[in-house]
Amino acid sequence: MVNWGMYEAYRQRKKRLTIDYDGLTDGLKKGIGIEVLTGGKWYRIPPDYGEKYEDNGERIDHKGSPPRPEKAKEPIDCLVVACKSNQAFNGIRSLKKRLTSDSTIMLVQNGLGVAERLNRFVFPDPSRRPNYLHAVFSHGMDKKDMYNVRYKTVGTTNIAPPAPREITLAKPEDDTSWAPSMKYLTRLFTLTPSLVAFANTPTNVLMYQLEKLAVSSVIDPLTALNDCRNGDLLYVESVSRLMRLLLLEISRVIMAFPELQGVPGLEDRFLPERLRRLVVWELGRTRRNISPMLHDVKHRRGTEVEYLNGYIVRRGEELGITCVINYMIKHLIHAKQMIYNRAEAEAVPIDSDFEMQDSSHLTGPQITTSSSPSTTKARQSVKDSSESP
Ligand SMILES: CC(C)(CO)[C@@H](O)C(=O)[O-]
Repeated sequence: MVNWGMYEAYRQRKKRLTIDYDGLTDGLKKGIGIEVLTGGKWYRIPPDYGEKYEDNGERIDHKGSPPRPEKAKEPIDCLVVACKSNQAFNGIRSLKKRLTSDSTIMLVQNGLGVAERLNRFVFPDPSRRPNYLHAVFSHGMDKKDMYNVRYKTVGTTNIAPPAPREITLAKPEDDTSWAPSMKYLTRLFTLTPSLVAFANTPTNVLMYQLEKLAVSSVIDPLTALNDCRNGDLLYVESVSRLMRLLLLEISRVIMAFPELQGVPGLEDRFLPERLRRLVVWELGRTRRNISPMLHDVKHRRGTEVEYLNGYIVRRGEELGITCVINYMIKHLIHAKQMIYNRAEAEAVPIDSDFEMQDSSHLTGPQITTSSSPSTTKARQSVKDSSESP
């Protein structure tokens, strides 16, 4: 848990995580080991920490001093990271010392580029880098509160290591290249019936991820910029035009990925028109939803935009493809956040220590903002999602 507020909410919910299936609650009680992040360090929380009474109402006798949280230092074998991409990067960075080349991190995000960014800024030495698995989760869930979710639509979980960037000749499956922790985690998921999990090929998982990324790169920023529910984007001519332009760029970049060259059916699967149909279908299916990006902008939090449209812009640059529409959309989101946050902080824009940098040839002048202490939150929420570590 990344703060004490989350722990307190968990304690108040009697330390239970629950999933509701068709009105029936499946309760996972007791026994979950908890660590809380505080001051950049993780602390292990004793099961009866802060408790005076047992569940049956009897007073707990701690015999001497009550249990205290201790620093959690032991290495982590398997880490499943299911939060948004921008939070995933910061969370994993805070665990850097406990992750070794024997560890496996499973990344379950809609956005892409977390592993690349971790390799660049957190694990620059390839020999000491943890292993990665990517998972695409298509089960539909609704968060009722922080520790209670409602299962809405059936789906699957597809798992694979990342696809290598360079073009590789097809070779038989080489099982020995998987670290024991990768095998353990994959087995654990595939043996958990409710996850409906499969071990798939890296290329197939990448293509599922890219379809999701294309859909989210349209729906999320357009709902956040227009402050509307997903379904409100349907049947609006200007939205359709923007959608087509965004998808033309996204499709062009994906089709040029070196790791996908020669994959049968690539052109049909990522045709702009097919992506547009996917978006429209998703808009209909989720018409009542408030997208995660709109939610984040409203709550003044960092967004995933750098791992959606920003990812397309960066991959496009590497391939010599300029994505002006995606570039504009990601900066409109950053601008909206800065304007909201600055207005709230009533700060005067003079100069600052926060610079948002883009590596691209599209980069304009560096963005400089006021450095009043009250703008810390404003800076943080954009910095969360910007390119520099
Ligand atoms: C449709 C969606 C998955 C696209 O990111 C998202 O906006 C949502 O969950 O509403």
